[in-house]
Amino acid sequence: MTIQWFPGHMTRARRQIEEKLKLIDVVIELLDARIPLSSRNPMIDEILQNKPRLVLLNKNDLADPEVTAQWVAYFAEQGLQALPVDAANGSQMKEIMARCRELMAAKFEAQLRKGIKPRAVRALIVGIPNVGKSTLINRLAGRKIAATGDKPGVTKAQQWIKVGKEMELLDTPGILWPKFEDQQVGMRLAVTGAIKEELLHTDDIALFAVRYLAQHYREALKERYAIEKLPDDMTDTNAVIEVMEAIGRKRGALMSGGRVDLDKAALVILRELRAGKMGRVSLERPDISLVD
Ligand SMILES: Nc1nc2c(ncn2[C@@H]2O[C@H](COP(=O)(O)OP(=O)(O)OP(=O)(O)O)[C@@H](O)[C@H]2O)c(=O)[nH]1
Repeated sequence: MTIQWFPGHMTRARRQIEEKLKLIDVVIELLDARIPLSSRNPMIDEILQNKPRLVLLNKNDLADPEVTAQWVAYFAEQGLQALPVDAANGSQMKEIMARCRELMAAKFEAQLRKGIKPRAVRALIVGIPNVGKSTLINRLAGRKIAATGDKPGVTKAQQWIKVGKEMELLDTPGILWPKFEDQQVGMRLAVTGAIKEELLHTDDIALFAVRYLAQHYREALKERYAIEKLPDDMTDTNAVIEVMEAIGRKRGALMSGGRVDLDKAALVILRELRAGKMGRVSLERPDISLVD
């Protein structure tokens, strides 16, 4: 699934999107609602220039609704409309179409005044790998167009897909690189599964996740693993490891001598978190994301 991004790839990805921008009216920027900044391309404003843009906070079914509301406000402050969606479930497709149309309303009205009948809004979806681009394209199209899952960057001739009467979508999304320049961002991307675990150590990723959960979703963590008391100070790595060991014991992640297999425990924790078993969890908050 994961593309190894090198400067050449980034330049090519950027050029491909810039070429597509010439064909379209509106960009749909797809972000992961659990980590809107970490799942964002660092050069996005520069790449998209001033194209009208709708931000979709995808996988909202897995994100904390309160935090997502804060993110919507955060983007609004920057003059961007952000809509929380669940592309896999597909219930908000009409809303997405309406928002794209709205972004073009002024232009279309001006055209109407000149007697030009507005045509369908042409849109392009962009986002980092695994954020749900293909899923969204298929949902908007109402049929299977793009291959979803672990095949990024498969190039083929692009085509317009009709989305209702008033919208057309490019069938190949723009794939952008994430922001992996700092370790916290890398960890968040790894926790959500946006980058491959092997790029970092699984136990480090789980350690990061458990520490975050203990800080922000304490009760959910205790309840999920029937932990009676969590250490107060989770900045101490040993304390986090003890919690991971307790979880490992609960889930039978043991080595032959009966000791906890931390790697296995780490995988269990990540799998359950990604599947939403810990409830709806956001791993980044607008108020603290830049310092935490
Ligand atoms: N829970 C949840 N999962 C989603 C949602 N949207 C997509 N997914 C899942 O996320 C994974 C990646 O989705 P894709 O549509 O393949 O993502 P992509 O951005 O096209 O990925 P690349 O092809 O790697 O660029 C799949 O397992 C989807 O089922 C959503 O709204 N909620």
